[in-house]
Formats: sequence, C-alpha cells, structure tokens
Amino acid sequence: MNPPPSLSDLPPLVLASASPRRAELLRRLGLPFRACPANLDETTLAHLPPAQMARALAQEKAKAVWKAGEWVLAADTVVALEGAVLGKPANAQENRRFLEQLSGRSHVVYTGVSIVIPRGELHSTVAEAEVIFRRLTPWEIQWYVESGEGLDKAGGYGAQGLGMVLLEGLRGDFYTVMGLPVSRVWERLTELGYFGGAR
Ligand SMILES: Cc1cn([C@H]2C[C@H](O)[C@@H](COP(=O)(O)OP(=O)(O)OP(=O)(O)O)O2)c(=O)[nH]c1=O
Repeated sequence: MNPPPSLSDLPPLVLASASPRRAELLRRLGLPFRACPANLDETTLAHLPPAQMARALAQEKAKAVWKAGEWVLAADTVVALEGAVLGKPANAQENRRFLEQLSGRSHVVYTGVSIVIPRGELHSTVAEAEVIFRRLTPWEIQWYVESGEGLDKAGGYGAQGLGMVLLEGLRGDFYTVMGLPVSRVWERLTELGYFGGAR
C-alpha cells in the first residue's frame, strides 16, 4: 500500500488520549498529531446515561488539554448493555463476567468525540454502533480472558484484535467500536476548516 498523500503541512492535532488505538488510526490517515492524555477521573460522570456520558467525557478530556491556538481532538468510548455501562474490567474475573453477560446478545457502543478549534469553540458529537456477540462457550471466554486483551478496553473486549472472533456482527461504523469514528472525525474537521479553504 502506498503511504497516504501528505497532510504534514497541517497544524498538529493535540490528541487528548492515551489510547494506542486512537493514535494508530490517526497515524494510518497520515494526520499530524501529538498525544497529550487528559488523565480525568472518569467516575465523576458515571451517573449519566451512556450516550451522554461518552459525550461529556470526550468534552472534559478536550477541555482539559486545550491551549489557545491549538486543535484538540478527544474521544470516549462507552459500552452499554441494556442501558447499563460496562467499563474497563478491573481484573480477569470481571472480564469473564462481562463476556458472560455479552454472550449471545447485542449491545451498544457509543463513542463521543470532541474537537476544540484554535479560538476555543468546542464541537461534540456521539457515534453509536450495535455489536452482536456470538453465544460463547466457557472455553472461549476462558481463552479470551487469559489473553489479557480485554483488560484496558471498555466492555472487556477489542473488536479489532482477538475479540474479532467473539462477534457475530455489527451495525454501524466499526471504528466507533474501536474508539474513534474516523470518518465522522474527518467530516467534522473538514466542516470546521482544519484542512483549509480549498478542501
Ligand atoms: C469496545 C472496544 C473498546 N476499545 C477501547 C477503545 C478505548 O481506548 C477504550 C475505552 O476507554 P476510553 O476511556 O474511551 O479511552 P482510553 O482510556 O483508552 O484512553 P483516553 O481516556 O486517554 O482517551 O476501549 C477497543 O479498543 N476495542 C473495542 O472493541
């Protein structure tokens, strides 16, 4: 594959995230960025319904790192099973419990995105996708939990990794599930003038 056409003359996005997935997606697009994690206490917004939580957390992350003149991008991914939020599992036991709950059912993944433009205006949106899990056997759950892959991920799985075998299907944007709805982000950046007047 050829590298993407150069976007290196654009101002670097400040990615208010420690997520390696979000960084990887920006890198794949060739967008210039530097990571500047916001390190929020995400539990303070745990009382909100899932979609609002994803949006509010993305906003808080973006506001925490913004400085005048900078473009900031932040996101937050929330997994909700029948309205109840499954966060990042605290340990293997909790990861197993999450997968048992998700098995054979569908759930919703919300990813809130916030962009702050150089003069300080905040623009936010929430993307959502429905994920359907296969009915998992105890052995599969054991195998996946032992991989450790789910521990740093909302809901306790990564659709882009070994978790691909857990899924029966998906409605919506795969990248919403992975943590950054890249086409929505690209569209918002275009509307907000990040790419310049001609583009
Ligand atoms: C459901 C799912 C989540 N995830 C990840 C995306 C996010 O990184 C993570 C959800 O946690 P977030 O709090 O959204 O992000 P983060 O803690 O990784 O990084 P930061 O707060 O600094 O931005 O779960 C996957 O990688 N694949 C999946 O299939």
